[in-house]
Amino acid sequence: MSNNGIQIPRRLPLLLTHEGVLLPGSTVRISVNTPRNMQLVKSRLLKGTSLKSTIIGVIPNTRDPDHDTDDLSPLHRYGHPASGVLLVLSTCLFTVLSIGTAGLAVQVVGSNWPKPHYTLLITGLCRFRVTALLNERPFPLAEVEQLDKLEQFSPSISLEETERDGELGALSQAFYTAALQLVDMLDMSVPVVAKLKRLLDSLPRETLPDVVASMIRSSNKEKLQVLDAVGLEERFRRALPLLTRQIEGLKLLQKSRKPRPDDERRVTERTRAPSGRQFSLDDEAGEEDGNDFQVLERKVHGVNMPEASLKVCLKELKRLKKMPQSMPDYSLTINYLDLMVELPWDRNTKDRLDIGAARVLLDNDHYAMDKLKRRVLEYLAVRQLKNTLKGPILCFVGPPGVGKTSVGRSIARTLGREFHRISLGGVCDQSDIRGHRRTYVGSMPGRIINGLKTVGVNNPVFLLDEVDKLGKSLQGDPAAALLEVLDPEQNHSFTDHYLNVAFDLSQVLFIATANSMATIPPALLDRMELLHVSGYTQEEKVEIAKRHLIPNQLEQHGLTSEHIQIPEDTTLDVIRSYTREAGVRSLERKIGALCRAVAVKVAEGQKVTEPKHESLDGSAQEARGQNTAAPPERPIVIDHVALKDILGAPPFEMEVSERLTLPGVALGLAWTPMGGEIMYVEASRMEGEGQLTLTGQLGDVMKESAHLAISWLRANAKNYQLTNMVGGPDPLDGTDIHLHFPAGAVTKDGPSAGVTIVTCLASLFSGRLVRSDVAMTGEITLRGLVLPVGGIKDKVLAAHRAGVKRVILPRRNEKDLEDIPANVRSQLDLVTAGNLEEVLNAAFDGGFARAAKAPENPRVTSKL
Ligand SMILES: Nc1ncnc2c1ncn2[C@@H]1O[C@H](COP(=O)(O)OP(=O)(O)OP(=O)(O)O)[C@@H](O)[C@H]1O
Repeated sequence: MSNNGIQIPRRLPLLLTHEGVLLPGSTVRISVNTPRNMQLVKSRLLKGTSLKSTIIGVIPNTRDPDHDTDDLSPLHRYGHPASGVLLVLSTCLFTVLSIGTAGLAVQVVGSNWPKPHYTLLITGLCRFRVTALLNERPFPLAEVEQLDKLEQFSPSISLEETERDGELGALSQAFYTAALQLVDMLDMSVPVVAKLKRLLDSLPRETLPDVVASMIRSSNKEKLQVLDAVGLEERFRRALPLLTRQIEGLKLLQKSRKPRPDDERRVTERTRAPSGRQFSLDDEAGEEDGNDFQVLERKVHGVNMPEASLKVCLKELKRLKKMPQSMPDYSLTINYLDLMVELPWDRNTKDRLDIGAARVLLDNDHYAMDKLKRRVLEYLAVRQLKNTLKGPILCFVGPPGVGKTSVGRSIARTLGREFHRISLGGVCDQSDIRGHRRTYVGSMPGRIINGLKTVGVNNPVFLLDEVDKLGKSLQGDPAAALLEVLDPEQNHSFTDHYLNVAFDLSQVLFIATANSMATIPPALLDRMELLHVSGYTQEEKVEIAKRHLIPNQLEQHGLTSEHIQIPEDTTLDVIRSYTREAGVRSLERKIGALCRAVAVKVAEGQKVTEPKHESLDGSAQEARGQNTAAPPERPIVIDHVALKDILGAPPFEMEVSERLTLPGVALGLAWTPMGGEIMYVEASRMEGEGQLTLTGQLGDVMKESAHLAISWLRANAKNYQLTNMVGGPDPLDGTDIHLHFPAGAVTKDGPSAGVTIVTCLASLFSGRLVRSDVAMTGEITLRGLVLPVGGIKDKVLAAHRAGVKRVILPRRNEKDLEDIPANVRSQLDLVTAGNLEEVLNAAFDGGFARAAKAPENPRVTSKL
């Protein structure tokens, strides 16, 4: 490379860098982050348009005085003239002549994240000496003298000079020969080596010391010595030993290693790095990050990953080797490789497949849930017989707090596998599942890969919690990403965007949970086997509390049964009056509240009795004085009074019958993702023009049910002797009707309130009271038929919880009654109805319709 024709400006802005030494003829990447250097880049390189404005002076190994409070670097102590610049800048006196390299900024790359930062690519042109410092701020500006004279670089002159000066000629010849020898030892197929060989042939010999010293392994101090050598002879003298040492080192390396085909290439590739990091030809000890590389490299080779992944890792390792540390990509690549070596490509746990033990474990962990446990055992049994079972993915659907998540955990324990829960509620970005591409800032792998990294084995149990609450957004549909994860035919080559190589998920056991299947995307639903878990009966809840919740809570609060006792009827009281839920979560919380209250008492008692080491006897009480609390008698039994003291007044005491004291009120049953619920329907009428007003946040289907109900009643008004307010035959004549569904803030929809609306309106128009202990559900048709509805078990359990005695259900739902626990069935009068007449007969005391005149058994079916 010749700078023939380029005369550097007399005034040069100075870039002070400690990132390496720029020698004429070499190219270095320098990161810019000190204030002075930033200023220089902004006002000279980014604004200037002429070629001259891109020439700057690079003074090596000098730190920004603003930030430099350390001792001078060793180089300064060795007395390198560059120290003069430091002195100059801090004292504003210019006394020392410093040598630097004038360089051409060929590229400026900037980023603002995480903080403003530039990287310069600078090609060294020639040496200069600072003759006067003109400015210190905003960046140093100096008057300079060009040292490498232009004519010195002309090949013809250099030839003459070589001939003239025998010693210089000999030196340059020796240097040239050594450089050739070095190139011969390297792999010519590597582009940088080929380029070096070309340069050796084409460059004037005078430039060789600089060019070669910048490419071979040499410390900054050695490079500075070459830079300081203004005289050509001196420069050859200083550079030659470096070159010889390099050759010797390479020889030694080749001898000491088993010859491997990629050896030379690997070694050589480091020479390619034209950056501030100055990689060397010798890759043995001594380099700052050498160890990191080697550790990472060893790890990559040590992990038994598929060939494709290994290839990617090796490629990334290569990239890393030639990357300057200051590049943002550097740490990203390190993170990526770290993840790759940490992933459990071949680590797994051995399955414990013992159905007997599994049954015991599942029974011990969970009370009831027989259907679910049976299916899980079947699943495990098949797995025992055929280890490579593909699918199905089990999905537990049911109200909150019924133990779906904890069954998942039990399955993992039964199998002896690791357990990992991935909560999908509210996830609306598909990169949450699949990760971000590495090109994005802040990219990371998705939850599946992260989960695998966390558990450290490739066959864990993954619980995909709340699949029904997946969202959708502009960032894509996470459900679509899950399709691939859950499909046994595809998931052996699941590709996370961040990883960008396939990972085999076929050994992972996926279990999903959901509160409602209505909102699970259909394609996802298709891949899963649904197992419904409905709410518990009161008796089951009492058992669960006794066997699991109370012991768990006692343990969590540091109590034992010596401290507290919660009798069964108290538990029942809590269930009836303090909770209204399908699951047992708030029951667990209430028991927790009881435990906390007792813990306070126990702790108080302990504190007082501690000094005397006596607990409950009378003498201790005397010794405590008057202000201290009396120690609790143990165990503290939580009776009804204590319960009220601790939990306050029961929130659910209102009896159903209290609400049904006026005509025009009926009790319906609704299904929500939280389980079954009772639902009141209220109606009133007033003078008007036959308008129907509906309130209570109703959906379209429910509004239509209301219209159906009114039409049917109007059509049958004569049969049932329904009248308007003044006794006319059309109930709507001169009358406005208002139907309201309390809990007005909750949106309601669905056809199953049809029968309830009819009953409520029949009560309003007839002026008769609906039985106070009856609840109902069923869809209606215009002709008065009652159609089946869903969620029967949950609805019946809700009615039972609310103290209802009779439940009216569609006849075609009879088959669902089998699911209802026997004790609930025996306590309820379950009436099935095929048409509305049967419903009304069952809902009113003494029957409805013509039966008002001649009372019949309400359950006798109509002849209609
Ligand atoms: N049959 C049961 N036997 C013993 N404990 C139970 C049973 N059912 C629920 N539990 C307990 O109830 C608590 C709540 O259960 P869990 O968190 O598994 O509910 P969930 O159905 O997953 O709810 P969500 O849908 O809100 O996630 C847990 O502490 C669990 O141990």
